[in-house]
Amino acid sequence: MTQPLFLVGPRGCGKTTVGQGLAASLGFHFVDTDRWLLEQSGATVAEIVEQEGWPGFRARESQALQAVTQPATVVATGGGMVLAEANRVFMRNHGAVIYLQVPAETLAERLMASPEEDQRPTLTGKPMVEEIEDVLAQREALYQAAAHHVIDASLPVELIIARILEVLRLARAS
Ligand SMILES: Nc1ncnc2c1ncn2[C@@H]1O[C@H](COP(=O)(O)OP(=O)(O)O)[C@@H](O)[C@H]1O
Ligand SMILES: O=C(O)C1=C[C@@H](OP(=O)(O)O)[C@@H](O)[C@H](O)C1
Ligand SMILES: [Mg+2]
Repeated sequence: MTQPLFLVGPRGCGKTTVGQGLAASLGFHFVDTDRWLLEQSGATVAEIVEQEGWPGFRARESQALQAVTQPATVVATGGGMVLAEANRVFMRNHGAVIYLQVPAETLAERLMASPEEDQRPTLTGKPMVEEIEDVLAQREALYQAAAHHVIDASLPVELIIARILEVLRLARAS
């Protein structure tokens, strides 16, 4: 199995962290679309949004998705990758899509501990907890629609990786 794996879910669900470990377990390449954009353009998400607005960033992340998609690659997407229907269709057609599902309270704890504001500028201008709730309300159905597999990602990282490997094995066997 060398089809690419796409990790989707909201800010703080663990796409970047789990993606690195998952890639190492599989001997796959790892790429994170936000980090790829930073390397390509030299600009953080906050800088891109300041210069081009969110529509500019969304266009760039859609291009990044297409550019980084290769066999034997784990792709950690940004939390808003699923907003564009074309991105959801592209991921579903090019590999397996895994939604890392985490309750809002856990996302808030993680993001409070590690806000990384350069890469996560405010989406709504609201306080963090309200923003997380609004974003989940807006996107939960989109994460579900994009995903082939939904994984409980409130667990420790090693268990999440083990669970992903298990669902991929089961999917292959069926
Ligand atoms: N399963 C987990 N358990 C505990 N902390 C986690 C877990 N996954 C990620 N984290 C932590 O949460 C923060 C956000 O993780 P990150 O991988 O950057 O999420 P995302 O890429 O989905 O925004 C980081 O500080 C990371 O160490
Ligand atoms: O949810 C979002 O709209 C975003 C999530 C971020 O990535 P992470 O989900 O890796 O934090 C980053 O792409 C950008 O700040 C927008
Ligand atoms: Mg990330």
